[in-house]
Amino acid sequence: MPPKKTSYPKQDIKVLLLEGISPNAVETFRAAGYSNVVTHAKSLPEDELRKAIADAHFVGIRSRTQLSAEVLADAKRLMAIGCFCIGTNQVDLDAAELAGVPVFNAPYSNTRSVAELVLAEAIMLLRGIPQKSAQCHRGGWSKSAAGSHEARGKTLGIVGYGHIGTQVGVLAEGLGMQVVFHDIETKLSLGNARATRDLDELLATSDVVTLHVPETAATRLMFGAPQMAKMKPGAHLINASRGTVVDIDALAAALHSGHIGGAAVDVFPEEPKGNDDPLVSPLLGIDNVILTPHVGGSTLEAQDNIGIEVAAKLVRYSDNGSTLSAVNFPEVTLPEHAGSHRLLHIHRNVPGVLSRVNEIFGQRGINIDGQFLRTDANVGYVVIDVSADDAQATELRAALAAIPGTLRTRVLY
Ligand SMILES: NC(=O)C1=CN([C@@H]2O[C@H](COP(=O)(O)OP(=O)(O)OC[C@H]3O[C@@H](n4cnc5c(N)ncnc54)[C@H](O)[C@@H]3O)[C@@H](O)[C@H]2O)C=CC1
Ligand SMILES: O=C(O)CCC(=O)C(=O)O
Repeated sequence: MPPKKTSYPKQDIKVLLLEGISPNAVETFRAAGYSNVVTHAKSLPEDELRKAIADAHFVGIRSRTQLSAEVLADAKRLMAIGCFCIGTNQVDLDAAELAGVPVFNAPYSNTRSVAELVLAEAIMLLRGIPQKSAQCHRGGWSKSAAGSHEARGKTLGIVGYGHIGTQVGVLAEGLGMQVVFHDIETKLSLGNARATRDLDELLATSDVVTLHVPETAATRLMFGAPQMAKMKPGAHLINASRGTVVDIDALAAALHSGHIGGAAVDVFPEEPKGNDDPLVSPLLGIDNVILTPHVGGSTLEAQDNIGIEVAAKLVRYSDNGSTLSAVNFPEVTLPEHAGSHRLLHIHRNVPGVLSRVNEIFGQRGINIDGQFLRTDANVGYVVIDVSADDAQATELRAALAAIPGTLRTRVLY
């Protein structure tokens, strides 16, 4: 099939992919006709990011690149953002929405990878392997069963029972662990997992506590000295969620005091920008801590799938206008359009805009073949299919762009 005609030549649409996003993403763009794909293995320092994003139509990032309102203000041509990961906290989602820019992510593709790592870490911590390994590295030998336990029969407490938390629970039950969980939402228990009355009950009963909440205002520093004090003496803590969720100084203190028996930490309040930068953390050098460089979701399987998943969402938005599964934007699922032109109009959600949109077609006697509208508190997204010729479509777009409150317009084909 010949590539679909878009209003803007596909080869001129610049796709900027940062942070070593899988080559599968590049393949997906190229297969869809988007040949202008620029890749970087790392995140860019802010000044370079601002330059690189200035003429980009699509940008793909992972967890390191901060797309703040200020950075987005420089990205005048940006049509959509792809987070090639789950977390979207690194993007100012409201600023993106008010610039008419939907943000897409990959909500599932790396969840199994995180769950497997967490289960492995729970076993390692219960056996005291991190400190035994550290001693061996120093030429020591402490062959002893003291403080070393089977996972079977122990209690795993999961805070945040979502896509990752539930999989951790299922895997842990396979090992014979008891699973309890705490979530702010009512959740269906999988297997024999049991919701605790509250976080305190989970902390008081768990041998290993693992955190799987998103970064939000409510989860920021939700795990501090008071929560650690409520954990069973010698219990272990795993954090593969976000570095801001745990008070890292309080964790270091609880490890030094011995109240927490061991920890596995994959995410940090301040993470190095790239592989050449050093990790700075109060946890460095503590033997009973497993430190990993934010690799919970970094398996080839996960990254390959994420590359395809997010690139396909960006291509679909570019080709067809669909915003299904966007995290910050009214979601519109659109049929393929066989007629002549599809016009997109993104506007502030204020009264009267839709009637102004429709007036434009009525005044010109142009029949609307199909219209799709979704709004949220900030923004309205209306897609209009019309049988018009190229000149009419160009004129219609200009008329739509002149409506007060318009954030962005496009003609697809
Ligand atoms: N280390 C890594 O490489 C990775 C880290 N992540 C992090 O893991 C997080 C969780 O991922 P998913 O399980 O896929 O997300 P999810 O959205 O499926 O689940 C999160 C759960 O946390 C619950 N929750 C939210 N606030 C809470 C609170 N204050 N107390 C208790 N529960 C709360 C939610 O109701 C939801 O059930 C992501 O947001 C991301 O930040 C995700 C993938 C890879
Ligand atoms: O792999 C990454 O870059 C980030 C993984 C992560 O934290 C996420 O998916 O939210």
